[in-house]
Amino acid sequence: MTSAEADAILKTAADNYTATCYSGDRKMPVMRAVSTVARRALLTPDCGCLPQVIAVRGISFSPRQVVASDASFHSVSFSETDHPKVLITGGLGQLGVGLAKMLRKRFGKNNVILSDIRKPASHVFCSGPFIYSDILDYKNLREIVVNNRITWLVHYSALLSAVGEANVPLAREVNITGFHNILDIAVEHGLRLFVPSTIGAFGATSPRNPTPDLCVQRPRTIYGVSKVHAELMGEYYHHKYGLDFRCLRYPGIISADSQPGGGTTDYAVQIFHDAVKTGRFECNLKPDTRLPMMYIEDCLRATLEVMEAPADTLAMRTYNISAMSFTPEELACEVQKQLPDLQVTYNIDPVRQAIADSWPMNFDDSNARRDWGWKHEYDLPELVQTMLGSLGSDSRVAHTS
Ligand SMILES: NC(=O)c1ccc[n+]([C@@H]2O[C@H](COP(=O)([O-])OP(=O)(O)OC[C@H]3O[C@@H](n4cnc5c(N)ncnc54)[C@H](O)[C@@H]3O)[C@@H](O)[C@H]2O)c1
Ligand SMILES: C[C@@H](O)[C@H](N)C(=O)O
Repeated sequence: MTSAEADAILKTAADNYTATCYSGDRKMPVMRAVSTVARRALLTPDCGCLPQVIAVRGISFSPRQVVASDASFHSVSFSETDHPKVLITGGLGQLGVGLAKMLRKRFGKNNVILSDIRKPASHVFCSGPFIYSDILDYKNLREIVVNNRITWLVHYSALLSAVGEANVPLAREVNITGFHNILDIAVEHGLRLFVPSTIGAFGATSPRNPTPDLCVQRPRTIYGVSKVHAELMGEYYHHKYGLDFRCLRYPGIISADSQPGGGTTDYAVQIFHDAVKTGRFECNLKPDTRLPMMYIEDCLRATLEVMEAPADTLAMRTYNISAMSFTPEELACEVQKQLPDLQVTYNIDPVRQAIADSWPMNFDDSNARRDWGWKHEYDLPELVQTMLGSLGSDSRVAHTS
């Protein structure tokens, strides 16, 4: 039997099986499809005799093989195309637009689709493909993945730490139920899945200075709990079904042209805007609260690097990444080197302060550095110079009062 004939037989069988499984609204991700074992069996005559006839439903397979064969029926495998076809969920937040810009430079404008439930600004809408996608709508997600032949999924949708505490039911829905949809879609269609985790996945009982990759994780926010859940489910699906799950624990991310979405580390972005606009900044964390932070360019580059890393270099599937660590007081001092008139006051938000007090102070990212060559480029002085440069020295006001 030729390879094409074997594929045709298996495709028909898989289509029939898929039709049965998908007759309802809900999906049965790992039940359907034909394994590569079956394909090999059709192509390889047993003891030189006729090929075995295999009843597809009766095939015994490992879900790992299901994922591989499933991918070849439903999505573009990497051998078929030069570039991945990327979908970014929650793409209109602080990080998604910057990631899309970087990935489009590398893979081509039309190979990267931004999605969100919000309305994009016109410059974002005009800069490349944008599509509405609510991660709570499984069928909509599946349609997007199938119609656009998606091969990489970057899952950015989430409610962050502070907004999550303000609306726990919604955070649970988006961060956990929504993530389950993402997981199922990724397994069904053989996608490479990137999910960011966070310093918030650790808690007060974790070692805080430094925090290694593997240690006690008992966060006390719904955000942290949902991220530990995502780390564990992604790794479990990787080991059980062969899902190509990749996860980085980001520190607090600092960016000039996108606003943070309601986290505990937001102060470190706001200080730059207020310093430039008004020369005054009121900080909602105590002056000596030390947290790991990173400039957005390092964060997005790390994301691309881990997505492109050969699978055999990834001894783990969830890595800490780190760049710098500072307190509000240290950040203010560095900004004041450029803007000496900046006035900083403190008005502590007890919710954010309690969260920050339970998070890592320094992050140990030695595994990422060893396994796939992670290296940050921005420390505190470069961060401050770059942020103030981006926000425009011309727009700085003289602050004398
Ligand atoms: N920004 C950081 O400092 C930081 C640090 C660590 C980890 N992360 C993680 O990186 C990811 C992106 O972070 P961000 O800062 O861009 O977040 P953000 O809060 O700025 O953006 C999240 C986006 O998710 C969207 N969203 C909410 N509900 C949705 C739904 N039902 N369907 C689809 N989209 C929905 C929102 O509209 C929003 O645009 C998140 O998973 C976050 O946990 C961010
Ligand atoms: C640290 C990160 O996950 C996010 N910026 C937050 O503060 O919630």
